[in-house]
Amino acid sequence: MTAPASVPEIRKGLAGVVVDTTAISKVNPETNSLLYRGYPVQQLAATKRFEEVAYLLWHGELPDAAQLAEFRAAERAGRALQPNVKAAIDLLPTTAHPMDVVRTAVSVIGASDPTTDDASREANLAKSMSLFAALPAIVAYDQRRRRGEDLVPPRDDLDYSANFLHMSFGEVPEQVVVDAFDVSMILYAEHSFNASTFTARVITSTLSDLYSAVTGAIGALKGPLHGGANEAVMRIFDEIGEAENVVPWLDAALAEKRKIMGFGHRVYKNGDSRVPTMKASLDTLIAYYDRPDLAELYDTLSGEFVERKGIHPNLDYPSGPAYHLMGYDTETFTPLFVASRVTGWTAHIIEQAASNALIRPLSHYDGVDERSV
Ligand SMILES: CC(=O)SCCNC(=O)CCNC(=O)[C@H](O)C(C)(C)COP(=O)(O)OP(=O)(O)OC[C@H]1O[C@@H](n2cnc3c(N)ncnc32)[C@H](O)[C@@H]1OP(=O)(O)O
Ligand SMILES: O=C([O-])CC(=O)C(=O)O
Repeated sequence: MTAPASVPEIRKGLAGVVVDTTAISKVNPETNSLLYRGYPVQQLAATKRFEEVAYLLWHGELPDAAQLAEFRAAERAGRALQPNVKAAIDLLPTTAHPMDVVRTAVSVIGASDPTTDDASREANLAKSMSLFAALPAIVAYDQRRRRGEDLVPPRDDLDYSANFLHMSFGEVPEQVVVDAFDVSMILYAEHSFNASTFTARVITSTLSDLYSAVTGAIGALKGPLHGGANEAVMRIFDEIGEAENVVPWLDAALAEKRKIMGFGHRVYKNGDSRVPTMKASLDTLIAYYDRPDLAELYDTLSGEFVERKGIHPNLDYPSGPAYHLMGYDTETFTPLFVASRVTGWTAHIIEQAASNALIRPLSHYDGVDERSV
């Protein structure tokens, strides 16, 4: 008789496992802080625009005036929806989830780029810019075609967020809405080794290309335990209807052991560092659109859930209703997250490529013992 093999320590879901270093962002659950390249994200959201944050994530420093002007010009030059990408989107049924459409569009861009397999830093920065610039058109056009509306061409006189809203709705909303949108883009941009970023790093570690890594990351973000939660929050709000239904709805949901989307986090256990900033933007939108009923539903659900379970809201909880108020369809929320997070993903792809080791963990076999056929 052979002695049973000892079982090594297994960290399901890699919980608590440190797999590499990164200089891009620091998530600190003890101090409830999030730094992008050393800067607190709250300060960036209060004083910078999303283009400056994208530059910071890729280059490590904030841009000076000339660098920002050059960066903005490059972004504007890549805004138009390319005919082959539009044609590919038009082939997809409107029953497809918008995340599937965005994933396919990125894949088409990759397949059409003659430099796809050039993994130099310069080539990867150029590809990152082309995705950053193209994603607003992809996300906006897909929502419009579902509504039976035509493509809206970009406007060169507008910054990133104002142009994104213009391409989505055919008009530029009041500055208060543009600002809330820009804050959401900054807050969603980067969060260390989350599941989608780790996916991008795994794909990069095989020496695959940037577009493949981003395509895989989009697939990982789609799930409701990750980015898909902003959409799921709005579906929960629709299910509950109004604040007075929260208690019976929550009683039933908890009895059924349902996960309440928009709450909980693998790293933060005492609240997500980004929530107060996004909640402040949501509050300005609630005042602007005169929707105190939504504020009441938001506060009642979070108050009840935190009191009963001690589990706090994550960024998807305030951003879901914020995108709803801006006029986005619920299924478009996670593609908006993609348009922002592409900056963090590509920063990690470039970092991984510069200091690569194939990512290949081990597993402990617990299947049938060796036997003869
Ligand atoms: C931008 C982002 O991606 S932020 C995350 C967005 N995702 C969501 O909002 C989905 C809802 N939340 C969750 O599913 C989880 O909190 C996760 C996946 C985000 C983090 O999960 P983990 O760190 O793996 O914690 P885990 O899921 O093991 O939860 C620990 C306990 O809290 C419970 N719990 C955690 N979150 C929730 C929730 N939202 N609703 C109900 N119970 C929850 C779990 O059921 C578990 O209870 P148990 O110990 O009795 O089994
Ligand atoms: O860090 C995580 O696990 C999820 C998250 O909040 C993010 O990706 O923004």
